[in-house]
Amino acid sequence: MTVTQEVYPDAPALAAAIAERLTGRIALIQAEGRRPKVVLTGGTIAIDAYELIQSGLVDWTEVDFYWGDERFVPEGHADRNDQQARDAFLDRLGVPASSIHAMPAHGCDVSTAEAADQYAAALPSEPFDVTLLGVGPDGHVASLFPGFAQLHESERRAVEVFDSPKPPPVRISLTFPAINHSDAVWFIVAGEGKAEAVARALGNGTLEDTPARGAHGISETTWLLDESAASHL
Ligand SMILES: O=C1O[C@H](COP(=O)(O)O)[C@@H](O)[C@H](O)[C@H]1O
Repeated sequence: MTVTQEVYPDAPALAAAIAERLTGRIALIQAEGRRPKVVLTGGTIAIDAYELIQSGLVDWTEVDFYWGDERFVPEGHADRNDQQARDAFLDRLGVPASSIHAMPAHGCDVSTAEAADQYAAALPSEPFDVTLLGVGPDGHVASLFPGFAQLHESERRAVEVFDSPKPPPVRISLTFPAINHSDAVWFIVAGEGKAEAVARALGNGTLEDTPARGAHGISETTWLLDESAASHL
């Protein structure tokens, strides 16, 4: 497994690079005759990148989209990662509902834990092609936060999260067994506020203080950074 870093001058340049890289990877997979499976993240740089994605080389209607985590609020709520992705590119590119594998929402008729289990049961058995992961200033990825027990989950592929230090407090997250069942994991990180977390993730942090250390792809782990996020490396 290789771990690589790419550093771009600023957040707009990084967002453009993410959009181009994701489009290119999906085009390659489709050219091989396969249907790509992509795990989306929430977060600022992700939404900036999604807004730059254009149709063109890729048939976006033939891509399956999943999420690494979700805020457990009602369907259509502005805080939901799936709603933000729909608004940024999925609706614009005509991705059909059957390709959008959103996590359950608050208001579904099961508990948060059962909702997490339902999502896990619907995940594909083959590896994801690309998993995008934003990184919080505290080093969290998906909704796996420093010091939380979910960091050590080894059986369940999706879990409920309560008392998230970042609002909203109730979430569902993929676990490392699910995230790491990805051919490629791409961390996408912008801003000085993330620089310490990036340095710990790539340096001498621990899983407990920097959850990003627990994620890696089967054949590729890539850190896509802007200069500010890379400034403490
Ligand atoms: O709450 C979340 O935060 C992280 C990072 O977000 P950012 O705005 O600091 O970039 C994101 O990766 C995660 O998916 C999301 O639920």
